[in-house]
Amino acid sequence: MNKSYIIVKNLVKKFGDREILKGISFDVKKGEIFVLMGGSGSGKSTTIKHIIGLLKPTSGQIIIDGIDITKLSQNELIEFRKKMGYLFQEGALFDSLKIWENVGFYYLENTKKPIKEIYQLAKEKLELVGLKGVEELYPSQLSGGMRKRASLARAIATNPEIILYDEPTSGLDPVMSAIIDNLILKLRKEIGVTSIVVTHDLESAFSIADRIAIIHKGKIYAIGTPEEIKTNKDPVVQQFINRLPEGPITKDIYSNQP
Ligand SMILES: Nc1ncnc2c1ncn2[C@@H]1O[C@H](COP(=O)(O)OP(=O)(O)OP(=O)(O)O)[C@@H](O)[C@H]1O
Repeated sequence: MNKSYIIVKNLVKKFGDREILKGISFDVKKGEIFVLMGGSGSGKSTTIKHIIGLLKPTSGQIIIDGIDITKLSQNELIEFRKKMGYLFQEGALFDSLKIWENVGFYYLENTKKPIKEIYQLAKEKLELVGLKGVEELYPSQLSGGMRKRASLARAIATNPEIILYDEPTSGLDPVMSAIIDNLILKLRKEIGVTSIVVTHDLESAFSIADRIAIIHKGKIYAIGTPEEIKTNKDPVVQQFINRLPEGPITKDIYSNQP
């Protein structure tokens, strides 16, 4: 697990004249579970949207498996994105499609694979995330935790080498959160997936991360193993991991309100 597989170099992003990312740099090794934390609005989702190529940086580079994806054309990017699965914050399943159609969506839309094969593939991915017998149901018929797992099945449908998770345990009870954490670990163990996880869930972060990075004031403020982060004496890090309502993070958030 030594090779840098994803390299984010000096990533700067402005929305209008608000500079949200001010030179974010980090790298993720192949097979690593890298957790990105930070206060509300600190730019975590914005960072991972750059990694999947949904946003173009104001400046900086995103190098994945040796390729700077910020330089790819739209078509090249679509092709490249097959390597990546993205678990959206709200799951983002299509309400009007059955669960198996949601999971097999990529193949239904972009390939001529026979329906029977797509159904079988969807069934296998659903089983991998612990869902059985839900193929014919609609998203509204599942619980929140089941929907998250179905979204995860969709994210892994194309056998991605990288999965980006945006708050995978938000809104879930502690048991379901632990199930999702186990799935993230299982996908790494069984298919060697490289993972970047954005989360506010400290328990989850400390149980799954190889390394944790904290974004603050538009930069990577601290980075290290869970143990290194826990023992970091810096006031920003301490406020974060001890969930203190007052401290430098809160001050920064309020001073950044438009
Ligand atoms: N498309 C956009 N246009 C303008 N501003 C945006 C856009 N996307 C994000 N922002 C702003 O960028 C900042 C960072 O947003 P982002 O969603 O990345 O934060 P986050 O760290 O993921 O927050 P949270 O933990 O609350 O989800 C916010 O102030 C947000 O309003």
